[in-house]
Amino acid sequence: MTQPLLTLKDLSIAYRVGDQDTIAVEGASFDVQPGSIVGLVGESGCGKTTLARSLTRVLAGNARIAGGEAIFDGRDIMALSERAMNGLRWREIAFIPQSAMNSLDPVYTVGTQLAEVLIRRGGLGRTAARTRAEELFEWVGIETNRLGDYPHQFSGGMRQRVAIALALALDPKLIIADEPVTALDVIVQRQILDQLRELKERLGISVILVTHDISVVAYVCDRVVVMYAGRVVETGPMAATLTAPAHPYTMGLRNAFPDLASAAGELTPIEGAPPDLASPPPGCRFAPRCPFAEARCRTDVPGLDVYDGDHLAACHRIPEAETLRARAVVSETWEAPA
Ligand SMILES: Nc1ncnc2c1ncn2[C@@H]1O[C@H](COP(=O)(O)OP(=O)(O)OP(=O)(O)O)[C@@H](O)[C@H]1O
Repeated sequence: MTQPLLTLKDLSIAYRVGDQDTIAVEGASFDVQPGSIVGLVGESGCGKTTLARSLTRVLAGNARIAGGEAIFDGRDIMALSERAMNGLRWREIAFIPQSAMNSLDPVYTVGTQLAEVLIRRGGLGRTAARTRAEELFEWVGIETNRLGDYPHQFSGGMRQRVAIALALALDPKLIIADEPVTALDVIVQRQILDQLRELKERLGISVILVTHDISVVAYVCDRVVVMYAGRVVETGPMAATLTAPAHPYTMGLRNAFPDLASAAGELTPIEGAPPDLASPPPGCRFAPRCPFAEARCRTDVPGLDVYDGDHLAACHRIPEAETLRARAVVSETWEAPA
């Protein structure tokens, strides 16, 4: 097996609110292999954005790394000085935000903004920057004569392509994309995801794709990390994890989303909402919404255990996963949690 590009070990991130700490990410561990797309999935508030942002160390003022490591190419991102981290941003790890408008300045042409990154951060001369900007536009499928246009002259999908070109500018090894297609319609979503996959294959970059939508993961990811209430509850190869999930939360997520590539079937929501992280329930945090919860689930925290090879899940009932899966596809199962 090749050396992972990124290894998270027991990473925890806390927010200070008043005199209390809220642990938004607790003990997260997973690997990102070179040239792979890893989907980080879960409902709103599960800690995906906090985890993703911690990898560029752009966190809110009241956030702190409460423990653990993130080893990227031999260095612990969490222990780097601000200066060393600055050297890493764009050049080695780049970020694509949910709305391209957050990374594009409305008052400059997109060509000027690309040149700015290439010249100021990449050290290129003006002519080399122009050539590189044209190459980047070709990579993301935009006519090079549009380098002179302003962000508002592009459609939402095209703007997101510009944001991808910007992220690729300095040839990073890892791109972190936070809900990059959420605001777009399904056809444009597919085009952008196809683009990401093609760039991964052509350039060998790795992508951490943050999404609440499991159909986006199914469409484009090689591996999946499922988060619930700040914890990783399941992780594994995409196809195995989504066709044979071992955690009831993943089973529920799968029921709740239409397939990006085909017509929607019957959708079953997971009743209730994730817990307030300021006072999470004891034991398994999913237990209050889980149709399969038993007494031990409400008291003992399940560890992330092997289900099958490198497919892991944090559920006390892993040995019964196959039976639970059969029950989970029946929508009545989700109507009356245990
Ligand atoms: N600056 C902050 N101060 C305090 N708590 C915060 C702060 N930012 C986020 N949180 C809390 O941390 C938890 C995780 O939030 P986060 O945004 O990482 O989740 P998420 O899964 O990415 O959700 P979303 O998809 O809505 O962004 C939530 O409970 C949120 O309320």
